[in-house]
Amino acid sequence: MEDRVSRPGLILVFSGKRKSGKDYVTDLIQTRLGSEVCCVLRLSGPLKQRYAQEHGLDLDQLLGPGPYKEQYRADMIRWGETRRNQDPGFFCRLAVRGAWQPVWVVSDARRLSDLQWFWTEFPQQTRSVRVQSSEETRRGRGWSFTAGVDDAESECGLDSGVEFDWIITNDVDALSLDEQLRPILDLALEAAPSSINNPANKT
Ligand SMILES: Nc1ncnc2c1ncn2[C@@H]1O[C@H](COP(=O)(O)OP(=O)(O)O)[C@@H](O)[C@H]1O
Ligand SMILES: C[C@@](O)(CCOP(=O)(O)OP(=O)(O)O)CC(=O)O
Repeated sequence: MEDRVSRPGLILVFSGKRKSGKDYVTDLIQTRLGSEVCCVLRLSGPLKQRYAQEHGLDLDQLLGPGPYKEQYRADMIRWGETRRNQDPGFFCRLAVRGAWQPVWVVSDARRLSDLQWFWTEFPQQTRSVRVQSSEETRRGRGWSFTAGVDDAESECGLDSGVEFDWIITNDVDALSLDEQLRPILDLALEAAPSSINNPANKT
């Protein structure tokens, strides 16, 4: 991936608890917009890459949804926090490196410092989105409360103090995701140059 950082037209910074559906919702946005218009950036990507390198771990498994990453989650959180305390933008800068699409979707902001980095670097373009699901729904997706993880800043850092631009409710009985995402998708299409946001150009 090249190092060039382009200026996107819109950055959607997502946050939400474990198993609220951040990956599901952000993948859906990318499917709707197409990969020419939209990329999904994960702050945890470069974090896991560095952590795996330093600890001799299997990166693919750390990136996957299985139990492997859960074994290391609490230690990765502590390790990442040390890095962020030295340099709050460390993982944000790495995550956006090489992104060239007009719409960036950041799937996993966890702390105010993550959001603040985007607000400072891209004040015009940044919007915040919260994905929320009930504990019952999250349990159905495999979540169970883990001390040291679910009560740490990694999960709770954005629970209060932020007025999100949008809140998406991702429960079975909620309004359909497509309906909830409509204003976000409309804004994203406005931010993309018309040559690539014409649905006729998409396969
Ligand atoms: N609206 C939905 N419909 C069906 N499955 C969903 C929905 N939202 C999330 N899931 C599933 O729940 C699990 C957890 O979602 P995920 O997006 O990985 O959560 P997070 O990234 O917030 O931890 C995944 O298996 C995902 O496919
Ligand atoms: C150390 C972490 O980056 C691990 C994040 O891993 P994922 O982003 O895979 O987590 P979920 O989608 O919530 O299951 C958390 C952090 O504090 O940065």
